Amino acid sequence: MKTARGFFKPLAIGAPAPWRELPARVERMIHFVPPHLEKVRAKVGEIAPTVDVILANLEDAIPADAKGAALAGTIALSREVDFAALGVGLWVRINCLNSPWHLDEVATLVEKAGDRIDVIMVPKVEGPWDIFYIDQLLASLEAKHGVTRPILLHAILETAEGVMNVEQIAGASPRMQGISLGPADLAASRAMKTTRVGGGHPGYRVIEDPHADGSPRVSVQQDLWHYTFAKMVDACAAHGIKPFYGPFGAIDDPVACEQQFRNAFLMGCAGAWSLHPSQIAIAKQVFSPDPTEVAFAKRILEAMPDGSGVAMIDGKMQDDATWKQAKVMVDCARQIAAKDAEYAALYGF
Ligand SMILES: CCC(=O)SCCNC(=O)CCNC(=O)[C@H](O)C(C)(C)COP(=O)(O)OP(=O)(O)OC[C@H]1O[C@@H](n2cnc3c(N)ncnc32)[C@H](O)[C@@H]1OP(=O)(O)O
Ligand SMILES: O=CC(=O)O
Ligand SMILES: [Mg+2]
Repeated sequence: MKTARGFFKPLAIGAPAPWRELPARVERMIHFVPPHLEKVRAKVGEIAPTVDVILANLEDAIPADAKGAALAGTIALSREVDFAALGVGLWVRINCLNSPWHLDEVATLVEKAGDRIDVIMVPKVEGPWDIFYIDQLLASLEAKHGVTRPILLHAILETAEGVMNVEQIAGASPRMQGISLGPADLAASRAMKTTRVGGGHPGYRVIEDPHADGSPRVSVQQDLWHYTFAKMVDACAAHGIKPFYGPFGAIDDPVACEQQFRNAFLMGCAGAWSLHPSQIAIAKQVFSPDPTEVAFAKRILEAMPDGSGVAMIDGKMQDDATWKQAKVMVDCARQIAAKDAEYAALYGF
């Protein structure tokens, strides 16, 4: 265990000092781009102003023989689009740490684009040791290449061992920006008998007892992910980092996608992945608080200016705890409004 002071010391001579607070960024959707496909890459300049984060994906979904092209495409992308000027984050998902690719990827990314990449997403993180390793590697490379702003780390929670260790993963380094649930790999790791990328399953349900008259029994679908999700959200919140829902693979089912994203939003998530352009607007709408809720939250703050005491608004009791909830909602809306003129108007900021 590191000492409190040691936690914030650079891990290499000449490396930038670790972040003490996460930079305040709106990250409602992490839009995945396959960077080896020139046709898709060419459209990123057009898509970027509509998203909060563009992620160049090097891992799963990129064929083994295209890993080099994806890395080269990522570097090209970092030069072709001025993400910082657009207020859009540039993230990269590297290959997992036991793959033959991750070392060259991290070395090349820091050397050629270290001052333009905001976050490296690390897949299949099993425990804090994976974060210690990549933290040290990044510090050494940042020092070597004169990178002045530490690259943040985002872990995907997608193995049973990772779920077991999620609390230590969340607190493993000041570089930790957040964690995403990876339901597809997690399903495989747990030997779940599914063939889906996230979402529910019609077979996972509760059913009421038989009726004496033999009439049909009510049966309701349950959430396969609730336990893992809640565990991840609490680990992230306790460590002051951000939880995210990951991929929703049924591109042809926007209704279920919206529901999955909404559950994540209500549970405390900052955003989710968009795999297809059609999922961008869904994530944007869901992860921007509802203007009616924001208006109600503003009324709570106004009714209790110092955040203490008790008040009644429209028949609902308000006290310090609802004031804090209202503050979360209004702060989130204010942050989004500062970036997004459409929402600034909706929220009246
Ligand atoms: C399972 C766990 C995980 O690891 S999930 C993360 C890994 N998977 C990914 O990153 C997948 C990213 N998405 C994609 O590759 C594509 O969206 C997939 C799912 C293959 C569908 O592509 P496609 O069949 O071309 O869709 P489409 O014909 O409806 O596309 C319409 C136009 O949009 C484009 N498009 C598609 N996806 C993206 C994207 N992610 N970013 C930017 N543009 C995208 C298509 O190229 C197509 O463009 P055009 O109209 O032909 O000019
Ligand atoms: O990488 C994401 C997943 O669901 O697996
Ligand atoms: Mg995965």
